[in-house]
Amino acid sequence: MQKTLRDSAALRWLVLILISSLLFSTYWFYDFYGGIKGLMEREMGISSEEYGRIMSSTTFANVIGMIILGGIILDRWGIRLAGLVFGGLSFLGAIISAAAVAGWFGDDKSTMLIWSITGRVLFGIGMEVVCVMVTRTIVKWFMGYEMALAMALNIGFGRLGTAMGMAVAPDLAAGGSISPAFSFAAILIGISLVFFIIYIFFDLKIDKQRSESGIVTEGEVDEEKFRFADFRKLITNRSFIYIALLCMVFYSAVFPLLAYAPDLLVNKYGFSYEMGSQGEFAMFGSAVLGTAFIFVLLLIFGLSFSMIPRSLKKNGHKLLSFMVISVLFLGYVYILRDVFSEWLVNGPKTASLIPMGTILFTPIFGSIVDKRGKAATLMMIGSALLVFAYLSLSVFNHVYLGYLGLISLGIAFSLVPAAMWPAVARIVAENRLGTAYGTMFTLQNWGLAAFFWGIGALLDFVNRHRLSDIEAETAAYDYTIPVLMLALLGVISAWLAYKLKQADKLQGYGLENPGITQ
Ligand SMILES: N[C@@H](Cc1c[nH]cn1)C(=O)NCC(=O)O
Repeated sequence: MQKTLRDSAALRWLVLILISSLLFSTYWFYDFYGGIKGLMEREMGISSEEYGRIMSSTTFANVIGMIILGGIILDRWGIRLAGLVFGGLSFLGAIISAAAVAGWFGDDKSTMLIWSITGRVLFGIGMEVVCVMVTRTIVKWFMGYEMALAMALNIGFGRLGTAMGMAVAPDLAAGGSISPAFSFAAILIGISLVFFIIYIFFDLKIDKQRSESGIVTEGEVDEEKFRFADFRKLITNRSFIYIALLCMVFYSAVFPLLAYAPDLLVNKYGFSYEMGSQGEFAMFGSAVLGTAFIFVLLLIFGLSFSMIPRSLKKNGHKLLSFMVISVLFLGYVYILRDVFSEWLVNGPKTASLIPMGTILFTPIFGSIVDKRGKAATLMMIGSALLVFAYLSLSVFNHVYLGYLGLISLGIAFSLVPAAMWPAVARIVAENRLGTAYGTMFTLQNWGLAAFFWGIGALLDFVNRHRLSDIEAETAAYDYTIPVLMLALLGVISAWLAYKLKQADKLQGYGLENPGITQ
């Protein structure tokens, strides 16, 4: 068979970087608000409920089926046109939001609020369809190659965007205005659209090669098109119902919390929005140097280990590797203790470590699911960890329990997606995956709409007697009840994961068996 562009590994990975940049920038825009919630409230004069309304508005068009409609349009128009239109829509939404907070439409509170919401609604439609489009593009280039790894790395780009957005936004707004943080995030989407335009040339070329060699092109793959009969079949499948509900409830407990986590740390534990005296640039430099140093040490360790004769390393090598990596990690923490000590009292920077950690742990858990199975059980464990995380962050008041809660949240946020997304591929036939993901993202947006807004509204309600003191910065928000409400979502998630396990036993998809992504 004639070779095409996708047969070159270098080109495949280049394509992944080009299209994943859209995920990086859109996740950045989706989540950077969390890092400047307090600043937004002060500058725009909005309440927590109004902040929640802005965040929730990202989902407004999606709750009434925009993602499914976007998926149908993607089927009809193909990756190139749909990518440009929906990527362009997310860019337009981001520009409108940036213009709104810069006061272009007017600097009174209600004008800023209305235009911020309008921007987020448009951004939200574009972003979710872009996610479906990027997944479809990965399948096009990586099917039969490193598809699971490519998907994990792709999500990793998104999480990096979330982490950096949350961590860097307060620095961008450090001059006393939130506007630069918005403009920067919008420009990032513009840059990633340029990368997407570069990708279009590869897409045109591969389609030409495929049609010349008799392979059907994307627009001709009729079985991949959305059909209502498939949709009906999907929503009457018990295992799919449980996993889709789990997706809605689990993500409702996680994504909205990210939008409030920095503020929670600032209000509950007295963390700060500003960096300490050491200077951010110096700290960033030492973090980068320290990371490079640890990579060099790992490389030296790897090289010297490969020189040890086989017979010697046969038995003890796992233990030895574990010990060496642990020592290196502790050394890293020791070297960077100043950086950590400054970061771990800064709300946005500490909260950003949650998505940052998932970049490493999601692929690790993914490969455990591949090798050992137990996907439904791992989803139950991940959901139970959520309950622990939110109890630690609500009813207890010790900062170390708070850190432990954040770590548990990070593990849950890695464990459940790593087990959930490949499990969908087990339950649903490959050519119906687009419909399945579109349906799950729509349900997910229902939950997000309720909880992005609900946390803010509840926060204002339970703190209603001291809102003026909070505004005057003489009192702090009490987050106990809103976070406890999320712990309840963790309990429901664990129950849904258990029901999924039972349904799978009946229907025989083998979610508990290894090789789930094959
Ligand atoms: N709906 C998508 C994209 C997204 C990210 N934040 C809000 N929506 C999704 O949930 N992707 C899976 C993931 O784990 O990021």
